[in-house]
Amino acid sequence: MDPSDQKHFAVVDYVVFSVLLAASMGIGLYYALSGGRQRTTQEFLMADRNMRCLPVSLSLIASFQSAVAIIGVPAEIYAHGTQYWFIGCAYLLGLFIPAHVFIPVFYRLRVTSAYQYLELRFSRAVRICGTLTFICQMVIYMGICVYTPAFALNAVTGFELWVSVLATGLVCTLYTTIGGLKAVIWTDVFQTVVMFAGQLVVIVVGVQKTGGVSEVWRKVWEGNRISGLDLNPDPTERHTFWTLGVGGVFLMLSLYGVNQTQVQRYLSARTEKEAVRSCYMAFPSLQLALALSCVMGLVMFARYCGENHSDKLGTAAGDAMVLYFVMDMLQGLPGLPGLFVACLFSAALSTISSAFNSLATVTMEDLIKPHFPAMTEARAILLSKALAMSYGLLCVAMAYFTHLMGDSVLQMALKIFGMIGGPILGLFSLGMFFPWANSTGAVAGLGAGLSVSFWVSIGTILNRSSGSSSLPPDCRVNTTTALQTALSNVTLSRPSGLKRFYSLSYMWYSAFNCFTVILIGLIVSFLTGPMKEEDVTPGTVYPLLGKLLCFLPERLKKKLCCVTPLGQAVSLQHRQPPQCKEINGSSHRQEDRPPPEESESFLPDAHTPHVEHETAV
Ligand SMILES: O=C(O)CCCC[C@@H]1SC[C@@H]2NC(=O)N[C@@H]21
Ligand code: NA
Repeated sequence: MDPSDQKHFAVVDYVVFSVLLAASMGIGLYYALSGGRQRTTQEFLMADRNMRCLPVSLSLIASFQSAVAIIGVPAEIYAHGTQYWFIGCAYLLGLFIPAHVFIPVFYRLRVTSAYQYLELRFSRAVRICGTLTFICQMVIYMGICVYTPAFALNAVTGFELWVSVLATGLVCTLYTTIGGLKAVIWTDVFQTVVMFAGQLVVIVVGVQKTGGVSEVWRKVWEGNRISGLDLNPDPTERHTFWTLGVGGVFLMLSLYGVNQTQVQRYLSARTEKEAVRSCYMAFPSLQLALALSCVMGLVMFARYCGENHSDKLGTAAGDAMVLYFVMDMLQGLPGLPGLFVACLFSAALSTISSAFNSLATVTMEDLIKPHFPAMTEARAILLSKALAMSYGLLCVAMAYFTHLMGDSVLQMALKIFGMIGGPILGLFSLGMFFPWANSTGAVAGLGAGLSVSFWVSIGTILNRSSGSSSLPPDCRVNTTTALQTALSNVTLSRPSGLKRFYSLSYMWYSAFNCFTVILIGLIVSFLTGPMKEEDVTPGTVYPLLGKLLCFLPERLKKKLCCVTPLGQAVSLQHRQPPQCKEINGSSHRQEDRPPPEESESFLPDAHTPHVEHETAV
C-alpha cells in the first residue's frame, strides 16, 4: 500500500492498546500471586475444578473466536454475501450434543485430559495418537491466530509485522505461564468484552458514516449480498445451508465436543450441571459474535461496494480490507482505532492462551506423567510452565508458515479444523458410540481419516480449478454479466469422479473425515475381533442406540439393543475401571471431588458398587 494511503495511530490509540495488554498481564499476575499461587497442577491446569458457569461459558466462546473470525467473517460476507451466517444453525446441535453426550462422559470419568478417555476405552497407543493429532491441529491453528492480527495491522498501518507477532506471543506466553487456567479463563472473560465492544463501535460508526441503517440496507440489498436459503444439495458447492448447517454441526462437535481446549473448560466447572449450563450459555454469545462479524461485513459492503480497493491493498485484498475499512471509519476518532486493535488482539490472545494452556495440559498428562509417575508436584508445575513457554515460541514460528498458506485466514482455520479435528471427532465417536470398536480399529481408523483428509486437501490444492470465485463486489451487478457468468460456470467442465471428490466443500471435511474414521475403525475392529461388552470399561460407552430408541418398550429394547449397554434395562457387570491415578500417575485424589450430580445414570458411574449381571440377551 502506498504510504499516502496508510492510516496512522494517534498517541491515545497506543495508550488504549497498551492498557489492554497491561490489563491482561495484570489478571495473569493476580492469579499467579493469589489463591494457591499456581503451586499444584490441579490449580494450574484445571483451575482447582471449581469454576462457575458464566466465566467458563465466556471462555468457551473466546477460545475459538479469534482475530480470524473478526477479520475473516466480514471479508467472507463482503465477498460472498450472508450465506456463511447459516453456520449459526449448526450451533443448536453443535452445543446440545456436547452438553448431553460428551460432557457427561468426560466429567464422570474425572479425566484431566480428554485423551485419557482414549486409554480408558482403547489403549495407551490410541491415547498417544489422539494427543499428537490434537497437538498438530492446535499448533497450526495457533500460527494462524498469531499471524492474522499482525498481518492485518501491517497491511494497513505499516506496523512492523514481527513486532506485533512477538508482542502477542510474549504477552500471551507470560500470563499463561504464570497464571495458569484461572488466568486464562478470566482474561478470556475480559477479552471477550473488549472484542464485542470493538466490533460494536465499528458497526455503529460505520452505519452512521454510510448514511444510516436504511441506506446500508438498500445498498446491501441491491448488491444482492443478502443470501437466501440455498438448499442446493451439491456437496461441492462451497457454502449452502447443508454445508454450513449440517457440515457445520460436525465442525462444532469437533471443537465443542472433543477438543481438549473446550473439554478442559467443562472439567474446570465445579459440578457437571455447571458444565452443561456453561455449554448452553455459550449459545447466545456465539450467535452474538457471529451476528456482529456478519453485520460488520455488510456495513463494509455498503460502504465500499462498487469501488475496487485491490490497488490500495495489493494482493491482500480480502482480509486486510477489513482493517482498512475500520481505520477508514474510525480515523479522526482518537482512541477508537486503538480500541479496535485492542479488540483484534483480545480475540487473538484469548484463543492463543487457551491453546497454550491445553497444549501444556495434554503434553503433561498424556506424554510426560505416564512415564514419570513419581514426579513431584513442584517439578510437574515447573515443567508445565516450561511447556507453555515453549509452545509460545513454537507458535510464533508457525506464524511464519501461515504466511505461505495463501488462503483467506477464515478458510485456513476452518480447513484445519476439518482436516484434523474431524478425524479426532471420529476417534472419540468410534469409542463412545460403538462398543465393538477395538484399539487396532481405532488406530487404523484415525490413520485412514488423517490420510484421506490430507489427500483431499492436497488434491484440492493441485487441482485448484479457475473455479467460480465470487462475483466482483459490485452493487449493481447487471443481470447480463451475472447471467453470462452463471452460464459459463454451468457449462464449465462439471468436475467428475476424482476431480469432484477434490472439489468437496471444505465445510464437509469434518463430517467426511469423521465418518471415514468410524467406517474404517469398525471394519478393522470386526476383522481383528470386535470387543465384547463386558470388556469395555464402564462409563466409556454412551448408549446411543438405547437413547435413540428410548420410545420403545423395555422388552423390545432389550431384544434390539442387546449389543448396546443400556443404563436402566441392562446394567453390565461394573468392573472397577483402572483408577485415574493408575492411568496417568496424576496425584489428584478422588475424595476431593464433589460427588457427580445425581442425574439420570445412563452411564454407570465409574465408582458405583458392583452390580450383579442382569439379563443381557
Ligand atoms: O475465529 C477463529 O479463530 C476460527 C474461526 C471460527 C471457528 C468456528 S466457526 C463455528 C464456531 N463458532 C465460532 O465462533 N468459532 C467456531
Ligand atoms: Na479468542
